[in-house]
Amino acid sequence: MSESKGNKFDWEILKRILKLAKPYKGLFISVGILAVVIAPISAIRPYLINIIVDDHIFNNDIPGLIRMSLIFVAAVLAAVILQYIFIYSVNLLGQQVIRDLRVRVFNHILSLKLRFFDTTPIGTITTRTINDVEAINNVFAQGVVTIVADILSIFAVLGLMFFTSVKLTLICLITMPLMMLATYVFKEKVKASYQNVRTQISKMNAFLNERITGMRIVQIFNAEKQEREKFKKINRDYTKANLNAILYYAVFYPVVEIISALSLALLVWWGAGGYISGSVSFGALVAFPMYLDLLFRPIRMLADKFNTLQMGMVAADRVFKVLDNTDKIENKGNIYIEKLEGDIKFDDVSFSYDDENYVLHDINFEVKEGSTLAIVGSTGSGKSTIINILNRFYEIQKGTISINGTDIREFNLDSLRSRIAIVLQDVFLFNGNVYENISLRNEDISKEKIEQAAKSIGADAFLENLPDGYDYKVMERGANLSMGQRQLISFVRALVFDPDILILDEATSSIDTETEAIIQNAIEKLIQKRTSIIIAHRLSTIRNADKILVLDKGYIKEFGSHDELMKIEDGHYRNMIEMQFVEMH
Ligand SMILES: Nc1ncnc2c1ncn2[C@@H]1O[C@H](COP(=O)(O)OP(=O)(O)OP(=O)(O)O)[C@@H](O)[C@H]1O
Repeated sequence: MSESKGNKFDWEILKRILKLAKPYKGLFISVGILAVVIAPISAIRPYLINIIVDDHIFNNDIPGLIRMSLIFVAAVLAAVILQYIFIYSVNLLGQQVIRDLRVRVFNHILSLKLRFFDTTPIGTITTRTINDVEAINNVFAQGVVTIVADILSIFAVLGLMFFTSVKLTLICLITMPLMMLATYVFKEKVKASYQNVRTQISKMNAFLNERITGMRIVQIFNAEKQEREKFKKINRDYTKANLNAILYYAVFYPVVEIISALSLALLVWWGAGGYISGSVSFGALVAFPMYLDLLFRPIRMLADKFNTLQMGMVAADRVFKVLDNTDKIENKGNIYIEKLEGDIKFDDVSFSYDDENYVLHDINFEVKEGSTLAIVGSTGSGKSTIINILNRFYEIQKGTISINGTDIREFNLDSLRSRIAIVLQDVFLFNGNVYENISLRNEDISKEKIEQAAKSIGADAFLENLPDGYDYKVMERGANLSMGQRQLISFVRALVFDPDILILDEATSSIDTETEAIIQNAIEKLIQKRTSIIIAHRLSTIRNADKILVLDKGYIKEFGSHDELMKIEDGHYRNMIEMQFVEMH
């Protein structure tokens, strides 16, 4: 895709933006027609004044004066009404286009591989979907159509000026090169300073985003003072960037005033002479300052509008890059399943997150249907990675993972994922009540079903004890719930979907013994009669598992039942258990 950087005007991007308006072709054409119609209507006022003065006031023609005045009022009214319709329609067009675009971007983001999210900061993704898309609105609202409208109106005014008096028009145009030069310089300067403003805004956003998310750490380590200083500096830079941009406006507008005044002075000087010598009518002399204003105003605005257009195009370029990112998980499988039965098998599976550094090597193991596998291993050994690839969050580079003899790539992705539930250690809860957090707003899941599921794992009493029971409003990330409550909610969430395979990343954080017992009991209920894979930390969970997979640096070290593995002299598992759980023998 082409770049829209520097001063180059990128027609390809503009074409692509305009294509977004295709579903609103009718509106787009109407707006274009309006722009063409408004130009002469706005330009006609000085012309009418010219006629009123020369033909009616000078000739004492009162009926004619009234008639022309009415036409004048009608022209003003028509211009005002058409302007209103134009501004509204052009914004309606822009808003509709970006409404569709936001949905498209969000849908696209939903389908991208998790790798995209590993490598793109949250702030950037939010900016793409909200701010950048909003900037594209300006391409329509202040960009293309209004620029065309302004240019048309400049031509309409110039046409009438030449028609009225060629000499006076040429006088007015003497300052034009100066005006154009000032406008060009201003446009370039403002563009650079706005780019700087945007950079500073995104710096400030990123800083705030990170500090608010990590507020706990900031406060735990008493880092407030340093953070305050850093923020002050970022804030100072931001203010400086803004003032810099304003400075150009502060210089530009007086410069334009001077050029306009110069034009006016030339006009009066030359026009008065012309009037005395009889080559210029008095009406023209009255009308020309008005023409001058109508001519200079759009020129003055063009610089700003052109910048807005270019900024919209830069934003569009970024949004299009997200849309052009086709790094999606392939969903070519066409096996749709009601139930995922059979054994899970890993055959010579090797995997790397970045296609270079392998984090799993030649993994072979099998989980029998209905049995429980516990995965153990030191931190970074690849335990979470195994569950990430079973659900096809990431694609494996070598080997095959199969369920009941079928390669998981042959299943339809949604169908596969709907039969596997994953309960992560770090439970993510959304803003909403407990019911909504469990059903994830899936309307097929009734409140009764949720309550039943909670009961079946013994979480009901715990959840009913919340201030509003299941209607309790959970805050973002579950901030107003305890660890234990969050975990229980995530268990119920997994259970209501009645998965065939359950994957559980057992939490390591210690909770009070009473909650611990409830959770332990809930886990036992969850994995009953289900094929389960648990990244296990509790000794009881590990011992109760049918098989244990011991991982180390991405390699399988041992595989077997607790008793089998304990028999291995100086075995990896045995050492680990003896070191971690001294109390066990
Ligand atoms: N999204 C990712 N992108 C790149 N590398 C990753 C990603 N997630 C994990 N890794 C790397 O893969 C390796 C295995 O990580 P994994 O999370 O599977 O370990 P783990 O055994 O689950 O560790 P822990 O017990 O600490 O959760 C680590 O070296 C880690 O740095």
